[in-house]
Amino acid sequence: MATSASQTLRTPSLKNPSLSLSSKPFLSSAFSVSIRSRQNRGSRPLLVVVSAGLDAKPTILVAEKLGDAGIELLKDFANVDCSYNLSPEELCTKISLCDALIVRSGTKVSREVFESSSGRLKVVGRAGVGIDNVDLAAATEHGCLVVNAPTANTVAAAEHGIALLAAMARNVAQADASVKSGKWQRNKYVGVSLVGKTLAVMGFGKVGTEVARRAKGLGMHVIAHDPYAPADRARAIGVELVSFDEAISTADFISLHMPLTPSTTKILNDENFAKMKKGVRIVNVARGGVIDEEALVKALDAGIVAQAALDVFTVEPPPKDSKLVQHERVTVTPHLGASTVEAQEGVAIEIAEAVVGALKGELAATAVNAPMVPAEVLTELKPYVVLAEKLGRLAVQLVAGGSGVKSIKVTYASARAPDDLDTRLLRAMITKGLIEPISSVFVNLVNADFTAKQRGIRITEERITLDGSPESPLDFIQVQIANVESRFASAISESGEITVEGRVKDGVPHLTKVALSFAGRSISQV
Ligand SMILES: NC(=O)c1ccc[n+]([C@@H]2O[C@H](COP(=O)([O-])OP(=O)(O)OC[C@H]3O[C@@H](n4cnc5c(N)ncnc54)[C@H](O)[C@@H]3O)[C@@H](O)[C@H]2O)c1
Ligand SMILES: O=C(O)[C@H](O)COP(=O)(O)O
Repeated sequence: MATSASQTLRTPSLKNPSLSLSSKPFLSSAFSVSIRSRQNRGSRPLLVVVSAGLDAKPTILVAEKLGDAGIELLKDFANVDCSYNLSPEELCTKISLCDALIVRSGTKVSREVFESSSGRLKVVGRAGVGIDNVDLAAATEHGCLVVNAPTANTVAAAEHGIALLAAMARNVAQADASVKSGKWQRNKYVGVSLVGKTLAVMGFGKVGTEVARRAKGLGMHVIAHDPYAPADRARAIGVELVSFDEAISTADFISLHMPLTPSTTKILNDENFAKMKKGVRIVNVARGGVIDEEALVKALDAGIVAQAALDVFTVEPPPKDSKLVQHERVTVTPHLGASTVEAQEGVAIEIAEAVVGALKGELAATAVNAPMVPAEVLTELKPYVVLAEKLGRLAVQLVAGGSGVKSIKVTYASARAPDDLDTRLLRAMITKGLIEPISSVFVNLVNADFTAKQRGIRITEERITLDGSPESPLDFIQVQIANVESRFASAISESGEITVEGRVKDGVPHLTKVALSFAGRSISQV
């Protein structure tokens, strides 16, 4: 083992970036930004910029209503076709004449859309956060960049959550319908007060934080559950981070703000409704899929849940005869969380800038995928890319709630000279593994550093240069999370360090070390 060098990751400059908008099929759905082959290594940057290659003005199809400011920005750069309410067939016909497409959540951008574009479609812009209506795998395979607008509707979603909370507590929707039908039922619609009640915010991210802040202003006692949120951010606004069970069992009101991921799907189910206080009230402006809707109907009928207010549904629009929608004690809105004039204007500008930038060949900080990695680079790095993501995922799964993940150290041991091995793809994959399981963000080579920085995660990288043959790019990769509590050290109150390490043998990634070290003592080591 020879030298060791350490450096702190800084977000790379996004000026004059080098994003290749290749129309070739992707080898990996995870990352798809072109990387120069090793022969070209000397001429940085590693990300290759190839302009969109558009000879004439590009054409952008806006398939759902977008704020005027965004349309004006688009028109400065491209021909803009605003065609709303297209049938799937009409969309497929039009798309072959378009370089970019902008949608909200109401348009399904299916595999057929990408296939029909015959390689002309280079960017899909989702004017909002969720991209569940875009077939990302198909986009990636067709070399189409997908960008979204993750921040401009945060406040709107939080305000809608608060609107539903208050409307539910005071039966506003039911009473309105009653008066309009000619009745005057003052005793029937006696509500409950918010002041002094406990609100559990489930998911303390962008929207959850804003809801908590507003609920405090209404005099509520606010607790939150988010295994990955930093405790100091919660403390700063007077919110206590608690366990899932404590949150749902002590709350008078529960407001959902976590992303829909495999681990949050139907997280409110029969088992968890049974743990709640009788008479609890639930608000959901996140995603319909986080609630088992059948279980919610049962909990409403059993009186466990007194009321629910829902903006989102597992299937949208929900069936007309949905028992949940028709339930007397349920207030519903048609996915209006982002629908304010201000948010739509902000989203329109955010998405227009991202789409125009991408068409110009600039790196998009809100990209959710990116074009292909050349075969020769990917072939060599492929098992390490898989290893890197798995190490990130494992490390974050070992973290207990409370203190949050802030400081990551990545060590690469290699016999290659530091200049001979660009670790950005690996670092991005570790970041992807760390962040994706705990958020609604899609992390890729383009946005990994940006996303880590935005979440207050500091990543330092260290290179250990080994003696020996530089044939293989790496000997091992080690990921260390400092100052965290581990799920497996519940008897220990101090925070400590979690270390995971892996190697690639015969092209297959292997986990070679898991170590938990607290207050200088090693708690467990594999
Ligand atoms: N109704 C609407 O119109 C509307 C508008 C905007 C956002 N949304 C939805 O709201 C949700 C939150 O959006 P955001 O922008 O705040 O996202 P975000 O990524 O900023 O926050 C999500 C938070 O959830 C946390 N989390 C992850 N897994 C969790 C778990 N198992 N338990 C508790 N917390 C967990 C993450 O740590 C993160 O802090 C998303 O589902 C988004 O799609 C809906
Ligand atoms: O994901 C989002 O941003 C929200 O759910 C809002 O979606 P919309 O802009 O399609 O209403």
